[in-house]
Amino acid sequence: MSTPTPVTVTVTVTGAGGQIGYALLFRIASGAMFGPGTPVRLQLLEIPAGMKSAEGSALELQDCAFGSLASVEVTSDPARGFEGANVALLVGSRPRGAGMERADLLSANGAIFGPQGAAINAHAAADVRVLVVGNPANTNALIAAAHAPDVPPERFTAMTRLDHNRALAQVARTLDVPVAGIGNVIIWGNHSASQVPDISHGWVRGPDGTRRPLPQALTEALGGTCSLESWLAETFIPRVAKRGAEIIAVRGSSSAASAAAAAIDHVHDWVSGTTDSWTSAGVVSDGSYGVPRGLVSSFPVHSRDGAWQIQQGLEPEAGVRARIAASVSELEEEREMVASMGLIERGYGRDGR
Ligand SMILES: NC(=O)C1=CN([C@@H]2O[C@H](COP(=O)(O)OP(=O)(O)OC[C@H]3O[C@@H](n4cnc5c(N)ncnc54)[C@H](O)[C@@H]3O)[C@@H](O)[C@H]2O)C=CC1
Ligand SMILES: O=C([O-])CC(=O)C(=O)O
Repeated sequence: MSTPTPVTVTVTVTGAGGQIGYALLFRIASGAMFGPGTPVRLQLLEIPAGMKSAEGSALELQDCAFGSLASVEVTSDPARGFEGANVALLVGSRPRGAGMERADLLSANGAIFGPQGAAINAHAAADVRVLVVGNPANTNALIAAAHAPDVPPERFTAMTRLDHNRALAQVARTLDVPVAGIGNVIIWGNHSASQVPDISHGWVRGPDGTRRPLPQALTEALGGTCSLESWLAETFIPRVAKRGAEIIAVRGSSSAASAAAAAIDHVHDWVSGTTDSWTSAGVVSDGSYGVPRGLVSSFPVHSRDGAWQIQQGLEPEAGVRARIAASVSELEEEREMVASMGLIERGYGRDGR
């Protein structure tokens, strides 16, 4: 009996010539996203100013001689760039500089995502899955979905996995345990300073494999030095929510390798499924947890059979609920803003589509 030939996955990366692109392409090509046995066809979409940089990456990709890289094409034509895409990573857009909030990028970046949504609608594969990385990611995903009427809206997602990973890392450091032993933390809301990192349903796995609730483990680890409530409000939440700004201040430019790693994690889990812990992703709200339908908001999600499902049945504490409401109001304001800029139809998303 012969072994079946693995199906090649076509991945489009926009902004491939930028910082995140440079950290992302080599990991996708090496098999980190779909496994080393799955051949990948890379389609790099850039604007003319970024073409040389993307072409240089394409040359380097050849030189890596990755066994799972089937081909690389560089183009500035969205129709070619999205042709047959099974996965589209919308990275291309301007990053913020020091002192800016992500919403400040709406006028600079919002206009990119309508035409790209339309090109995905016209040219991508029927099973396309879209991850928007470019900021403000949630509202850009909403704009792209609004221009792709033939693609189910749940295939458009926004990246909050970096925030989720940051939350895992901060908790693991505080408890002095490996990150892999922490599960069920949550990022709710917008990928902005208003996001809501929430540990109240989380667990930490001990050396004997048993799980302890994170609030209990953290309270013990903090000892008498401070209460869990003040650690959450004064240290953990601001650290995670403002980590992007901290990286910009220290590094001089916005997160790149960690953003690429989060994009790999997001698509890997979307395609391959989640196991014992949920993760966080910006997905189109179905009204869960009081988030108005149609907004792209971060939720605790599982992936089953290639689709994200919002974890149901949690009862966020009053303080967490109030923070979620504030972050969701910000998303509503962003939706209003892009409607007034003519980037989506007013009312889009309020009743599904
Ligand atoms: N969601 C998240 O967690 C994160 C999001 N980001 C966002 O990712 C975006 C990209 O960041 P970097 O790679 O650092 O920026 P960068 O400036 O290094 O690269 C952006 C690239 O996009 C290209 N580009 C611009 N418009 C394009 C278009 N219409 N089509 C195709 N390509 C286009 C540019 O030529 C450039 O090569 C920014 O908006 C940044 O804020 C960054 C980190 C984390
Ligand atoms: O903060 C930024 O502008 C880049 C970003 O989204 C992040 O690092 O989370």
